[in-house]
Amino acid sequence: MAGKKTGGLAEVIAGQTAISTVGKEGKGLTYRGYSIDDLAQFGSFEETAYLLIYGKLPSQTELNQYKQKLSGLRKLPDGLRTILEQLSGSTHPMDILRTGISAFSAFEPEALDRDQYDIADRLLASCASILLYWHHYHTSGTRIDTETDSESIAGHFLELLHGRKPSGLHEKALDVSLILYAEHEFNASTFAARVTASTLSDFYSAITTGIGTLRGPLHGGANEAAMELIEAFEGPNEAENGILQMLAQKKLIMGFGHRVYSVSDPRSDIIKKWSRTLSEAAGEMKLYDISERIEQIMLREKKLFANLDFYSASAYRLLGIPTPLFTPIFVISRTSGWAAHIIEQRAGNRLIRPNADYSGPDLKSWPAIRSRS
Ligand SMILES: CC(=O)SCCNC(=O)CCNC(=O)[C@H](O)C(C)(C)COP(=O)(O)OP(=O)(O)OC[C@H]1O[C@@H](n2cnc3c(N)ncnc32)[C@H](O)[C@@H]1OP(=O)(O)O
Ligand SMILES: O=C([O-])CC(=O)C(=O)O
Repeated sequence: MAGKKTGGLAEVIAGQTAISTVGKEGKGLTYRGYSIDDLAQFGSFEETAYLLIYGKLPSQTELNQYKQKLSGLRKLPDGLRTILEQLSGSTHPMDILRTGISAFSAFEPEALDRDQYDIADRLLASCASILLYWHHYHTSGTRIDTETDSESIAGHFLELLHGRKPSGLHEKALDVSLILYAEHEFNASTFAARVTASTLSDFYSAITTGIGTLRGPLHGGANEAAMELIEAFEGPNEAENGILQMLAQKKLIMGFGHRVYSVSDPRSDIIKKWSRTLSEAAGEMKLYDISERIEQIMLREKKLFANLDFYSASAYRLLGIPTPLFTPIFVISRTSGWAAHIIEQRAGNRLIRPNADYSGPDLKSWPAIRSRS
C-alpha cells in the first residue's frame, strides 16, 4: 500500500469504546465481540441493531418484540409528510434524510417519556419511510402509505421502493449490507456524532451531525461515487485503460483504501460474494466483471484493496436501487452504530475538545483601516 501520511488524527487514540473493534492487526471486525462474518451469516440487521443499541444479542422473544416494535414505527407524522412534499424533487436524498430527521425533533422531541432508545428505534424504523415517501411523491405524485407488513427493515425499504414484496434473495442481500454498514468504531461520522453528544446536545442533533459527515465521498458518499465510476465503463478492458489513466493523473479511485485497515476490509469479501450472487441470479455479470477488473488493477498498481463501498455499489444496482439512494441506505444502517455511540458517550461523558497546534503569525499591532492595503 502507498505510504501513510501524518495528520487527520491518524493513529491517534481519541477515546475508549466497547462497541466494536476495527482493524486489529490490520484486519478483523467485531461488534460487541461477535465477528462480522458470523453476524452476516447467521444474524439479521434487527438482531445487529439490538446488539449495538441494547448491548446484547436478543433472545427469540426479545427479537420478535423488537421487530414488532420497529414495524409499528413506520408511519410518519403528518407535518413531516408536508415538509417532505415541499422539498424539491431535485434535492439529494441525503439532504432529505438530514432534514427529515432534523424535523422529527420538532414533532417528537427527546423528553423524559421519549428517551434515547425510543428515538434510536423510531429513526431506524422510519428512515426508509422518509426517503421513499419523498421519492414517490416527487417522481410520480403519489402519497404512499409507508406502513408495510414486511418484517425486516431491508424488506420494508425494498417494498416501499419497488411497490412490491422483494424476493427472499434480494431482501437477504440488503439485510446483509445493512449489517455490514452498521458500525465501525471511531469513523469520521461516528466521531462527529460523539463530539455533538459530548456537549450534552440532543439525540437528533448528534444523528444529523453524523449524516452531514457521512455524506462526503471520502466516507459514505464513496458508494455513489464508485457506482458512477464503474458504470462509466463499457467493459473490463475499457475499465483497465480508464483506471490506469486516472492513476497516472493521480486521481482517487472511489471505493479503495482505508484509514485503519492495511491488508483488506473484511466486509468487502462478504459484499463481493453477494454482488456475485445477485449478478448470477440476474444473469447480468457486466458490472461485477468491471468491478473485479478494477479491483485487480488497484491491487497490482497501488496495493490498495476494495473497501465496503466498492462492491456495495454493484450489489445495490442489482437490487434496482437508484444511485442517489446508496448513501442514504448507509445512514439507515449506521443509525444503529451512531445511536450506540451516542448512548455510550453520554454514559461516561466528558466534553470532546482537543488542542490545536497553532501555526499562525506572531502577535501583530492593530492597523488603522485607512492604512490597510
Ligand atoms: C465505508 C467507508 O467510509 S470506507 C472509505 C470510503 N472512501 C473511499 O473509498 C474514498 C477513496 N479512498 C480514500 O480517499 C482514502 O483511501 C481514505 C480517505 C479512505 C483513507 O485516507 P487516508 O488514510 O488519509 O489515506 P491517504 O490519503 O493518506 O492515502 C495514502 C496514499 O494512498 C493513496 N490513495 C489512498 N486511497 C486511494 C484511492 N482510493 N485511489 C488512489 N489513491 C489512493 C493516496 O493518494 C496517498 O498517496 P500519496 O502518499 O502518494 O499522496
Ligand atoms: O472507519 C472508517 O474510517 C470508514 C468506514 O469504513 C466506515 O465508517 O464504515
